[in-house]
Amino acid sequence: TRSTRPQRLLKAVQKNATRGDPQSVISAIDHFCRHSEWAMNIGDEKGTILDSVVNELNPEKVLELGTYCGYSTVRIARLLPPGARLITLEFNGDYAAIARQVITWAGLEDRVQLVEGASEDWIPRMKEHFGIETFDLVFLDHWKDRYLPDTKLMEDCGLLRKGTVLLADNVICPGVPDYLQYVRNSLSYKSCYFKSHLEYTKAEDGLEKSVFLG
Ligand SMILES: Nc1ncnc2c1ncn2CCCCCNC(=O)c1cc(-c2ccc(F)cc2)cc(O)c1O
Ligand SMILES: [Mg+2]
Repeated sequence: TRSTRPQRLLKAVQKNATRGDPQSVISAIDHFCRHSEWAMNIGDEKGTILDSVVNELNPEKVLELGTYCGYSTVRIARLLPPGARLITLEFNGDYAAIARQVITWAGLEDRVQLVEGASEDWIPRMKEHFGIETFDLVFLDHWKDRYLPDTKLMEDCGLLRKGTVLLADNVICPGVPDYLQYVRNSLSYKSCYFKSHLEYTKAEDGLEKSVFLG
């Protein structure tokens, strides 16, 4: 049977990227998505904004909601100091299997913990299962109708502290209107919009950066 797009993306990484070189993995995926097949990675333009937020924060504990093929996982993990940890949740087992291989090809498996399952099932278990008190950075890139309920769930589970940064992908396309309204109007967040483009296209999209004020 025909291969899947994530399988073809992984082949492109194994063919064109150097083992242990995260930048070559990022470049191989961007090339594949620009010249072969579009895929829903954050991409190089929004990825540069993601990089700047990670570099500014120097986070120890990062949560990513929605791994897909591991492109943003690699972007974030390559910037973390060896002691730091990135936990990434992926609902789809086929995506998770590809992402594990992409993360390993980049040589970043020691900083990344990929967990298969739904965000609403795992967020309440972060403390007892992973020994996490609070996160320094949360990257939201999963089902767009889960951004708001999962943010409220993270608040209720005490996973956010004064200064925790939420960075949300796709706030314009596909769009997350209920989440945007919440973080932009809540007195508990200081929120700002980074205008950009939908990965590998000219359509508008952007990232919303929201700092939890406690
Ligand atoms: N741990 C968990 N819990 C719950 N859901 C979970 C999960 N882990 C995964 N999922 C399920 C996420 C499925 C992928 C989410 N991302 C998207 O749906 C997405 C779509 C587009 C897009 C834009 C324009 C178009 F024309 C078409 C598609 C672009 C993007 O950058 C996107 O991130
Ligand atoms: Mg996205």
